[in-house]
Amino acid sequence: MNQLASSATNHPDTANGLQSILSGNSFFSAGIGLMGFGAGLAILRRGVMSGAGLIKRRMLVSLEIPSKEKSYNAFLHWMGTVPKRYSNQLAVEARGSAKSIFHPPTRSSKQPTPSSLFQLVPGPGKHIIKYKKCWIQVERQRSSRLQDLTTGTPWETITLTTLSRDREIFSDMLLEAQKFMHTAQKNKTTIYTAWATDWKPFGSPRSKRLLSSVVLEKDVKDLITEDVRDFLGNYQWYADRGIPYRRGYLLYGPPGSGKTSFLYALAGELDYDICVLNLAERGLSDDRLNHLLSNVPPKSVVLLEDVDSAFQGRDRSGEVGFRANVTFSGLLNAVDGVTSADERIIFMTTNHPDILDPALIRPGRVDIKAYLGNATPQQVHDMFRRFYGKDDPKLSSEISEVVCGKNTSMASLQGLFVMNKTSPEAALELAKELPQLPKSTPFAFNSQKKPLSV
Ligand SMILES: Nc1ncnc2c1ncn2[C@@H]1O[C@H](COP(=O)(O)OP(=O)(O)OP(=O)(O)O)[C@@H](O)[C@H]1O
Repeated sequence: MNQLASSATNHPDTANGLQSILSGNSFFSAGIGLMGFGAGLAILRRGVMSGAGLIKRRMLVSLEIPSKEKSYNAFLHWMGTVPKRYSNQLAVEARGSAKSIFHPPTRSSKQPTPSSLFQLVPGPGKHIIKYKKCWIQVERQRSSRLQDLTTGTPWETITLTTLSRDREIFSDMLLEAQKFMHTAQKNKTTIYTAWATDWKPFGSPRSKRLLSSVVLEKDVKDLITEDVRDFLGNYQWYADRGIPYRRGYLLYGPPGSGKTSFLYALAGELDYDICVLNLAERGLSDDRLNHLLSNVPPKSVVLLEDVDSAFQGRDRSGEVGFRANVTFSGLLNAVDGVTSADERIIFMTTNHPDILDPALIRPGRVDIKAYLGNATPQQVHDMFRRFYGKDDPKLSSEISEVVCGKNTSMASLQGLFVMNKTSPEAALELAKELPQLPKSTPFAFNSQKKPLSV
């Protein structure tokens, strides 16, 4: 460039000629003008952008809710109910999804209506809602790269943006979304299952089961229910005495005696949820087990189903029956060790109390052992009344004589009545065809072999 410039000045005629060409060239001067204009616009745009950014930072406030947050679903569905909402991206949630807790299908509808099968929630994109006189931009973003490895769904984030002066509105919204969720789950029991080291709802929350629908020997049901209530009402008593705030129960007995149903109904009665853990689950390790039992969702009881399936005595069962990497000492520590969390209720169930290691069911790990056996005459009468809505001492005694004589399970008795909904007489005839089962009795946890032992 310098070379070019110097050669021109050495020859004055050339310089003048270049100038006259350029100044007389309208295209060139227009080009220069446009360049200047463009530069000016660019500077102006940069100025506006940085000014807007400054205003945005000073005047607006944002709140991010990642989908891994427990409140994410609640907020998303609550937002779907905000009347003043302006969305043009909606998403459909099938009713069966974990998220459809907020609008359960209406049981009364014979033919499911579209709204009872699906619901519309704000889809990915920007939405504007007006809440308590404040305008809020809600942006739902779905990650295109990262996904939740346990469910395969992409991670999402909801970003709320409003004026700085209205920042308090966020806590009001979250509180209302929380209340909305609790109302939606009011008569529901959420079943959690373990996903990696976290508990996630399995399907949508289920209707509670009435405690009265599980027909047990009266003392068993009442004692356990009252014991759990007493435990839940005495946190301070435990704290004052430095006793770990934990309670363990073992429900044992033959298959189909109501162990799982009773716990499910009891959880509903107490307005608690259930965390189900299968100790024989593939890939379960001591660390995962310890983490899971130390991080139980609030107001939940832990159910270790078929606790005998993972161990037979201290040794692991055969390769076929045992795939987890949980060691026996890992289980003992997780249930009662120094790292295990306070404020926890564990129910264990088994059909084989005889093979359980005494260390696992000693007091402090299992405080009450309850036997739920096959049908007794009292249970047959109670179940008869529940199913047929009447008392018929003669007929229910005849059924009881057959059923109890065959050591029939309560599950089979239920099946008998379900198959003969309108005719107990037919149920009696069918009962005579039931197989003869071996007699089942309470395990000798205590010398008197009582159904309940501590
Ligand atoms: N005592 C009972 N009262 C009412 N229904 C019962 C009772 N016992 C069993 N049932 C019915 O039988 C079915 C199986 O019950 P449940 O799963 O609770 O038995 P379980 O003892 O947990 O069986 P398993 O030991 O095989 O797991 C359920 O449909 C339940 O409604």
